[in-house]
Amino acid sequence: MSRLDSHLEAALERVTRAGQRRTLRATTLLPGGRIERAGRTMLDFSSNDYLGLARHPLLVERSAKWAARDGSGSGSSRLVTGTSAAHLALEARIAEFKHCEAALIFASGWQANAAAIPALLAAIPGVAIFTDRLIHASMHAGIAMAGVRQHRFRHNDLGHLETLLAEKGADAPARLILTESVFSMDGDRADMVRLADIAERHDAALFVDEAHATGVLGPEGRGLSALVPGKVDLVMGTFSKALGGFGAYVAGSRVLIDYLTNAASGFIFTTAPPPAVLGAVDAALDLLPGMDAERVHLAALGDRLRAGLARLGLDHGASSTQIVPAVIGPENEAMALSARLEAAGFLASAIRPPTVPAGTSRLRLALRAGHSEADIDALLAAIETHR
Ligand SMILES: Cc1ncc(COP(=O)(O)O)c(C=O)c1O
Repeated sequence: MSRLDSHLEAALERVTRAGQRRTLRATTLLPGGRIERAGRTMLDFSSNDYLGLARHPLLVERSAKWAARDGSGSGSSRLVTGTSAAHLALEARIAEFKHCEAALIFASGWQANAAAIPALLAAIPGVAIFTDRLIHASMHAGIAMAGVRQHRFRHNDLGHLETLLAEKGADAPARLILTESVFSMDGDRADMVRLADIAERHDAALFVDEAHATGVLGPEGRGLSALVPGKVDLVMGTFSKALGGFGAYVAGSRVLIDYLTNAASGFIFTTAPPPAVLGAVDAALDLLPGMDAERVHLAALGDRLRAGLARLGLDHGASSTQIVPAVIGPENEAMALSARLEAAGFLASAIRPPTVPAGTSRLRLALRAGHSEADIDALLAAIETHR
């Protein structure tokens, strides 16, 4: 027993008493919108492999090929010896994909936000920051590291953002707005055109997390920032969701990327992503432009699921993407429904506080291109039976 254990057991006991104790369960992603857990194949409505790329032969093959060619590890951090020609080539590809001057690869989306945000804030003393109430935990981590107070606007309420910019931002030396283009737990979108206009009128910089839009939305899957070319100052996105791999990017101006290379702790003091990871991303970038059929299919599945949930009298909020919440309300009811669905062969994870606001516990239903219309109908029938 370690000297820490008695403290940790007490802390865990508090988590257990709050009904929030979690455990890890071995699960394998399968093609065709399926997943395997405890020897059972189930329909998967919980993972973020939206385009089915995590099991795509081209990604698996290139990942293996680059590992065989360049090794399993990168040897060091990027600024020491860890930068390979493949890193630089991939960053150039990502910059082109996002129509930005430059891009930088990070080890994960969490790390990109937690590293880029405090670096940015350190460069602009006194900057006033404005955040959507529902931004991801990794952005909060970055802001907390910087110790900067945030002005939070009501979710997707851009009128409220404008009011706050006028009230709290006018006298600041600079303003920065942070939001997501697709919200991870609600599947709704930020109005990028209006956001860009507000940023311009208030002389505010714009930071947009495209974790759930990259690959799925916008022309050729370039994300929703592609709808306002040149208007987003920093675009962040992940390779871990629709791109079927691992890691993340930040894209923007050449100066931004040079600055982050020199100032972002979570970039500087960590080992460079290894060849296998880079190979998978490279293959995904080859495939994305040709995946309009999958994107259209996902959109149609989303419409079908939302219409079905509405028929069942379940609120799906403002979802308009491949992420569809079925809001249940009380935490225990959402948990119990999720468990009954799992027993019936449907993996539909319940999301509860603190991840979502109290009283809005939900099934977060994530669609995959491998799902068929019949899969959606089967899920809806199961929800109707088991709720
Ligand atoms: C909006 C958002 N940003 C960032 C992340 C973190 O990305 P990653 O899973 O690559 O660390 C996530 C994933 O959970 C997310 O939903």
